[in-house]
Amino acid sequence: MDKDYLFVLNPISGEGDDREEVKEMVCNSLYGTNVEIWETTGKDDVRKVKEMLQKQDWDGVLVGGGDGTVKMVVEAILGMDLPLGIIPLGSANGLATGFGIHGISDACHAIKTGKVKGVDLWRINEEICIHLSDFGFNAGLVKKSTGQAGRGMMSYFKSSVAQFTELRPYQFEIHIKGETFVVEARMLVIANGNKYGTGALINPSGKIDDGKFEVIALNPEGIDEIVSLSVDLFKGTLESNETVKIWKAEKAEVKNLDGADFQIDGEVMPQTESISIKAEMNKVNFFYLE
Ligand SMILES: Nc1ncnc2c1ncn2[C@@H]1O[C@H](COP(=O)(O)OP(=O)(O)OP(=O)(O)O)[C@@H](O)[C@H]1O
Repeated sequence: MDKDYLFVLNPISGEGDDREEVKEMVCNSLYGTNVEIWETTGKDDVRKVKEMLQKQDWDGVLVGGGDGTVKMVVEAILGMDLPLGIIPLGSANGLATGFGIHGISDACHAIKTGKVKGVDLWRINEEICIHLSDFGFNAGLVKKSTGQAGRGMMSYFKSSVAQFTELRPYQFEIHIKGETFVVEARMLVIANGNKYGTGALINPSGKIDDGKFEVIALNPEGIDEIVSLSVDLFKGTLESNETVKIWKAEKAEVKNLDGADFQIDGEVMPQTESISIKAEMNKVNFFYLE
């Protein structure tokens, strides 16, 4: 029997891959399935996707975009038993990378193979977090590159040069398992996934389906510590770095005492004084490649 997939496509995300080519590639690769394409508008898209989903019975949803688009679609399908296939069209595509998907053909292959992985979702205040959120350095970087005229990795690169000159520590108060810690960190990460789209292994022991997340405080000082931390990030040996502290938890609260920037799954959040992180009852099934 033919399957019916709703393909939610962000027309502007990432490096600007030609969307007509993308549509053709996806429809050709998934020949024999019905793919209905709907383009995001950037406004009120969660409600619009929900409406599309109620129009008929679907067998799954495909998302063409970056992590922000995936997050938007996850909010729309919460509570529905629909598998989700990521077609990576963002700048960094951290989520897709975590599912072994490095391009459009990988994505179509994963969808055709039909293997899915159930992923824990986390509620951070009112927002859903699927993969990674952070305060400080990286959030400032996302904020700067979002403000740039262009999109994509080049815009990240230009912003990272500017962001390094502003690298500074922030104080955070962390409540975890009945204990309170005040830490200084240049970056504080709340991690469900383990890898940024750039390849940096921020959470080597993190699993997306173990009912737990990690809070990771990174505080390198001076060029030597930054270089040694970068090496550990790419080798996946962060746990042994002296400038890093890691907690594993099922719920936590964090107070952002110095007003550091904050982002969730690549989306910059408004000024955030404190967050509470807890499990969202739903899981979402993503198509993946082994
Ligand atoms: N038609 C549209 N016009 C303008 N903005 C849009 C449109 N559709 C979606 N958006 C915006 O796109 C953003 C999501 O982009 P997404 O995060 O998926 O890609 P990216 O930022 O290019 O990649 P990455 O997250 O990998 O850096 C949201 O802020 C959303 O409001």
